[in-house]
Amino acid sequence: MGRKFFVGGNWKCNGTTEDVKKIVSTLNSGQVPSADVVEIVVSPPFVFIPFAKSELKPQFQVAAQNCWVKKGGAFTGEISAEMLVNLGVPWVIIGHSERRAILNETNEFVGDKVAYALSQGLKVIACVGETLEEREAGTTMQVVAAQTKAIADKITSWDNVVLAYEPVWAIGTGKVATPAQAQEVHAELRKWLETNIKADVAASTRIIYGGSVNGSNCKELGGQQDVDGFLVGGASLKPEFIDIIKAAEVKKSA
Ligand SMILES: O=C(CO)COP(=O)(O)O
Repeated sequence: MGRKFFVGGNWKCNGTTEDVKKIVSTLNSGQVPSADVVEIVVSPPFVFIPFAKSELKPQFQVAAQNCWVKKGGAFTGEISAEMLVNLGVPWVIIGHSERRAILNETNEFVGDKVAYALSQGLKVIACVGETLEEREAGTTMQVVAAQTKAIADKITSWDNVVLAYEPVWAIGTGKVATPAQAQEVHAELRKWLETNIKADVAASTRIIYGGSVNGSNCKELGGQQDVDGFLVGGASLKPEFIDIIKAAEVKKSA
């Protein structure tokens, strides 16, 4: 199938210079599977990106956690896609539920951001996911399909997109989706891509899971057929992130 396992670490708005030094040294000394088995991307806060990028071993790529929706200019407080490219940052996370919920980013705005970032040459980790109320109302698939459609409507190629399914109720709560719950939505998302985009896009696009992934639950989640990796929050700040990266081995031996 050719979907290389992908493990992202989203550090969110955490850390001091000292903390970042520690995380970097933990990652650099960790024994991780080779680059043909797993793609690893860590996402520090903007201010720590240059340090992380210069100190991390090359197998650890970096991502920004956000970028501006169009060309930079008079947009106080924003960071443009062009700046990330200029710094040699290859990836950006777009549409995280915290930005959707707290900063009111709409599906359309997220779609515009993904399109602009791609147009500048960035690779994008695009996040989708339902709230607990939406899941309980039985609308999970409608919600994630609408979020995915808003992105699909604005882009012409999925080559540089990783889709992250992050159920909001599982983020930072310790309530991880069961492997079956994750697999169900991932399979539906893949079917959505097949029906609405193209069979080869569905077959090649990585769909990763995020929400309370840790060193204990990662293997079973990663073993699911349509789970192509993870986007890890809290545990990406800890040494157990190395164990999560190692979960890539489950696919190698599958
Ligand atoms: O939001 C997440 C990654 O983007 C997941 O966060 P946690 O792993 O802390 O639940």
